[in-house]
Amino acid sequence: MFGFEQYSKATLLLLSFVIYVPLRLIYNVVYNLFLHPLANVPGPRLAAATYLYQTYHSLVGGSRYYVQVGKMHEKYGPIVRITPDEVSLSDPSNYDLIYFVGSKYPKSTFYSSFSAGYSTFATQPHDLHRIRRSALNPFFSRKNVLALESVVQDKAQKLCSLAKKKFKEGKELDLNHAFRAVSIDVITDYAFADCYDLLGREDLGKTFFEMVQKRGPAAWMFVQWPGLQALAMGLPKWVASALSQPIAHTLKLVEHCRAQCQSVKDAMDSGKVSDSSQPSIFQELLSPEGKDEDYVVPTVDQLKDEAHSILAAAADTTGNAMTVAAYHTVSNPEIFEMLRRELKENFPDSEQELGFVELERLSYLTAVIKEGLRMSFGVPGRLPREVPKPGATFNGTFIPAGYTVGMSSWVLHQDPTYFPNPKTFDPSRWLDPAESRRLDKAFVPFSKGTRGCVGMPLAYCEMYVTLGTFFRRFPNVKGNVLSKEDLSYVDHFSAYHPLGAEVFKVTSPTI
Ligand code: HEM
Repeated sequence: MFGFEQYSKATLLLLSFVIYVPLRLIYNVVYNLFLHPLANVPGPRLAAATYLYQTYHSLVGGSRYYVQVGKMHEKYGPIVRITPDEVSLSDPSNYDLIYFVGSKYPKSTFYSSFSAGYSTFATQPHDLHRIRRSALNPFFSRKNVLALESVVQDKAQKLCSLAKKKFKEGKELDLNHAFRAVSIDVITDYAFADCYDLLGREDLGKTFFEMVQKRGPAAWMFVQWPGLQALAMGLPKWVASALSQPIAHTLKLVEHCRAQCQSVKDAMDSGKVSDSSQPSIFQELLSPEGKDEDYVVPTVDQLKDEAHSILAAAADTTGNAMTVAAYHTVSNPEIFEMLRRELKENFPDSEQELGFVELERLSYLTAVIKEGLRMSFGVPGRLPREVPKPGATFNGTFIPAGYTVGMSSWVLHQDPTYFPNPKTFDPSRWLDPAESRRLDKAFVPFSKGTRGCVGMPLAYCEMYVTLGTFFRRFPNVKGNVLSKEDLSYVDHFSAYHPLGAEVFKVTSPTI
């Protein structure tokens, strides 16, 4: 009757598909722009129309959508639509409405894209997160970090011995890799009782850090095409390597984590774990004792996700904060002199062990560390959260329940009402206690609240002990000059200096 009889079923199916897909895409764009509940929120039309805008900026030119989001706030104000279903907020007073202890804003589905579904980090429902997080919390409490300070002291000493050897030979030390190695050596000691000893390797763990970093773009692909993740994770390694390096590196890291968890379990099963030693985090996670009554002991396959997220969380964040603090200190004679004097006055013997608690009392070192954290950003992009019922109003704009809001340290840490000349490393901005408390409102390197960084007390211990000890031992180091690009970041959730960028290296004419 319609004259379609001459076509086979397959041709008709193909024809309908070819007509349906473009029509559906056009409908989506029109809906997103004019009919969507967020249609009244300002922002670039392309970002509102399609997720491809975010994906383009996350995959092309080095994953820097967070920079783009910063520019949007400058142009459109404190609330901007950055994807069809998500807005970014820049007013620091909104931070405490979303990220606080007991917050009802769950993490958005964005977090399903990190190939670490079981991890505390990626768990979305509050109740499940509470159970998993309460198993991790005791290890990172201040009390436990103080009890295990010797692990951090040991790595700081090792870094200084390495530096001494290099300087005596007239060689330079790659401080960026050395700081990152401290962080990984500490966490692997803590977590698996199997220190990777990256400080002992000639390349200071460069290949390990490249594996972690090169997987970064895979998450952005999975955000755009969620179905791809399950498919990619099942690929044989040779197929993944042929198709996509980021996916191949993700598989490599996942495999590495599975093997690491398996070896902890094997050691427990065979009774090779010494009773006298402090149990490692993963040993404890594999044991039901002392846990929440709802805690279910994970399988090795589940636990590998926790290992993945913890290794990735610790890999560059703490190391970059120390590098930024050290780079600007060494490059600025006045800052270096203030720090040198404070350390010498408080620790007259340059060879003595510098205790974490004593170091924390030093106001100038504290200010240097805070500037290092402010300008290294940790996680530069927004931390997306789903708005709970019945919706919420930010800066006069109502966001219905179910849509996503997020805020970013990149934006807050450069808010000139809190941090004038935000691109200048200026420890003096933290020296007045009242002013420092005011600045803390926009200072969010570890985020805040129930989903804030569990590793914060350990990260602070590493930064105080490593930077304090290094600068007390080597008060005359000289460093290379880095370009703006070398000091920039790509966003693979954590911030990474671009692969191939020049790294911070130091020498010491006198030791
Ligand atoms: C300077 C160093 C660090 C910075 C700036 C930092 C930053 C952050 C931030 C901003 C978050 C919140 C992420 C979100 O809401 O999506 C976070 C969460 C987390 N961090 Fe860190 N981090 C650092 C060091 C560490 C270390 C050393 C560990 C080691 C264990 C760690 C483990 C975690 C974990 C497991 C979470 C997820 C917490 C949860 O969802 O309950 N971080 N971190």
